[in-house]
Amino acid sequence: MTLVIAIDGPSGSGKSSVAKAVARDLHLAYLDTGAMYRAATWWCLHQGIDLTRTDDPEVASAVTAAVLALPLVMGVDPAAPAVHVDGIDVGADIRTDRISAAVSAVATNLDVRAELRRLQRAAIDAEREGGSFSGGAGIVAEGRDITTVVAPDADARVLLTASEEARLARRATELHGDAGAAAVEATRDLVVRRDADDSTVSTFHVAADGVVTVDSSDLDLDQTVEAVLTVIADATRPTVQPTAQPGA
Ligand SMILES: Nc1ncnc2c1ncn2[C@@H]1O[C@H](COP(=O)(O)OP(=O)(O)OP(=O)(O)O)[C@@H](O)[C@H]1O
Ligand SMILES: Nc1ccn([C@H]2C[C@H](O)[C@@H](COP(=O)(O)O)O2)c(=O)n1
Repeated sequence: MTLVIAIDGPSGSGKSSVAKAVARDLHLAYLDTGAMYRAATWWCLHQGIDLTRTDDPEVASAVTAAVLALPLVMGVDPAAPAVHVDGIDVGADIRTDRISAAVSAVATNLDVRAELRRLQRAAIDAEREGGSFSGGAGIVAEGRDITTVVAPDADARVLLTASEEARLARRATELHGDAGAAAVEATRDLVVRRDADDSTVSTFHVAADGVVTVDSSDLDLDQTVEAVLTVIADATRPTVQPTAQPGA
């Protein structure tokens, strides 16, 4: 049986860490769709496009044209999810503040979204069809619109949330080594402003019908992974059909 697992959530909710752990546990492939938007942003900047001016239709068209020609190779091994653009390993560079600050300008372009959605569905289908990393076991895909738009037919769909306070503290700890007031303030734009911009094109704060919410505010990483694995087990448990009784 092939499993497709969809996980969405806001910045810092733990999607990437949890999705990777779940994929490793279930021997599935892993698709980081946020990394695809980040790679597209890296490519636009590499092409010299000024992403502070995407309100200008000419700049927006240049972004679309660049992404339609994006030479992207996404690794789907959860133990080593590499990202290459035009043969260059951009895995580290796409995590820098330079990309985090600019990515929403690319992710809110609807033509870009259509193209990346096409690539994401192709990656999911490749795992369903058995020709790729998981040998047909399946894939965990995470992002902002996987449960609703990219794979609404997934076998299990999870919205991973956490309070803004928890998400800011996690990101501050990751980037600055502590969650004191100064570190949290330095992180606010990369979490809160980005989520506000991204929410104009995707709904990832409220679960759609059939999507199960896991609130990780008071859970550690291992507990969150366990909670998501339980949702998957519940969603994929075979339903027992009552057998007809003789003479009934
Ligand atoms: N339940 C948790 N408890 C504590 N820390 C967590 C938890 N989940 C994730 N983290 C930590 O929070 C940080 C952010 O997690 P992660 O990068 O997985 O979030 P994300 O939702 O993918 O964010 P983004 O969308 O911005 O990429 C990481 O340092 C991770 O180790
Ligand atoms: N399915 C997705 C995935 C990501 N995005 C956007 C939103 C973020 O600003 C950006 C980077 O994502 P992250 O690596 O922080 O998860 O990509 C989106 O719009 N849709």
